[in-house]
Amino acid sequence: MISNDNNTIQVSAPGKIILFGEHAVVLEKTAIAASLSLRTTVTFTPNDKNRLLLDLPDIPDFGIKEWSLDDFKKLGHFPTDIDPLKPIECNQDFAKELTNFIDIKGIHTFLFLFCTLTKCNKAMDIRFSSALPIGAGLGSSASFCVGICAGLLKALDIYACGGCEQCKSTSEGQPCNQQLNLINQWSLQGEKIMHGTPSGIDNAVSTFGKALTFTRKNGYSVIENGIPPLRILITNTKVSRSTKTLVEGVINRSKQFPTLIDPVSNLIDTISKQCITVFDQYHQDKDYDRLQTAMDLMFDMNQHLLSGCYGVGHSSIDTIVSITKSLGFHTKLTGAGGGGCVITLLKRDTTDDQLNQLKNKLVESGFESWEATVGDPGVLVSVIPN
Ligand SMILES: Nc1ncnc2c1ncn2[C@@H]1O[C@H](COP(=O)(O)OP(=O)(O)O)[C@@H](O)[C@H]1O
Ligand SMILES: C[C@@](O)(CCOP(=O)(O)O)CC(=O)O
Ligand SMILES: [Mg+2]
Repeated sequence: MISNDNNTIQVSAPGKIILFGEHAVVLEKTAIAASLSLRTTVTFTPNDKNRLLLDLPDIPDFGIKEWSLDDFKKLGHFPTDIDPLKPIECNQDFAKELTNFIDIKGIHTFLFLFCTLTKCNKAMDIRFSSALPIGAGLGSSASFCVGICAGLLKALDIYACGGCEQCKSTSEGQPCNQQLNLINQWSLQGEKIMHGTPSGIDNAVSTFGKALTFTRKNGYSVIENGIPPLRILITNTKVSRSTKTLVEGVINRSKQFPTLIDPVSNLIDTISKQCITVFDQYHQDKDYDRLQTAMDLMFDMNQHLLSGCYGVGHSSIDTIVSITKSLGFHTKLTGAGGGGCVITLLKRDTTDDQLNQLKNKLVESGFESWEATVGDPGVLVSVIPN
């Protein structure tokens, strides 16, 4: 089998929007997500210096850092006995050692995955570049984790399938389903360091792409006919926030007030399931007006439940909801909320002038927006000839 020992590997993984069910999905309910055309790209280039070079241009003040691989191997809880084909959570003692090593949350995630999958036996220059806004609800953390896992497994020729033609290909393409499942499960372990208690929807949609329904119990299910041709505008509030903190807040509220919050979560679950029904109806009758009416209502309902009941709204989100509503559009937050990004349902016949009027009103309030393309392929892997 051709080894990738001396090859440069390139990976790209998409971000996502959650149409319905964010946070509720952490509480075992149904959510619907779709991949975005905005992606994180990672290159893995072998070096002969026994060093790890990490280039993170999207993280302010990080730039490029280098370490000797021996620096990691001498950590007391360095993972030597983990089978890369059997994903497991980061050992808490190792996580603490990584925190002491460098106190940047995302770097712990990277170093956990790098040390666990490579055992620090492969010196590499690893460079990231993302088209996604970081920390804005579009799944940048998941695309970060999926990119790391897919690239390292390929660079080390670790294949859940044993190395099928599809996975050994050098041209850009998706790994086989067995390998995608391995990438997805390792990425979830990375997300656990990021978020604490991720549902797994973000890494699933970044791995498999397209559009999917998700529950923690049953995992993902690709929406076979895909999402109807909805037009979605993404607006970034540019308000930074912590997904981990927001997720913890909803979990604590649901534990403290179960009789109040459980019905809310059940209603969001109903909204997600009704969305699938509405999609199926559209694929049958192509009645776009009925689709639009139902989606507009569900957007409003989910937004108000997230903001008023889960407490993950923000004044900047309320401002965008109000601006878009004044022009006849419906908006909800996507991802963890508390700032970050929101999604607005355009009409099928929204003209360029109407769209520009909407965008200008948002710009006047300090927000940038762009029309999303959803349903992109999941993680893509290729070998760059040296
Ligand atoms: N391209 C990247 N380079 C470095 N770190 C990244 C990148 N993308 C995401 N991250 C990590 O993920 C964190 C954001 O994750 P999160 O709070 O879940 O927001 P999001 O909604 O974007 O997933 C960042 O603080 C950083 O640690
Ligand atoms: C809030 C949540 O449902 C989605 C988090 O999305 P993001 O990390 O803000 O892009 C958490 C989860 O499902 O893990
Ligand atoms: Mg995230």
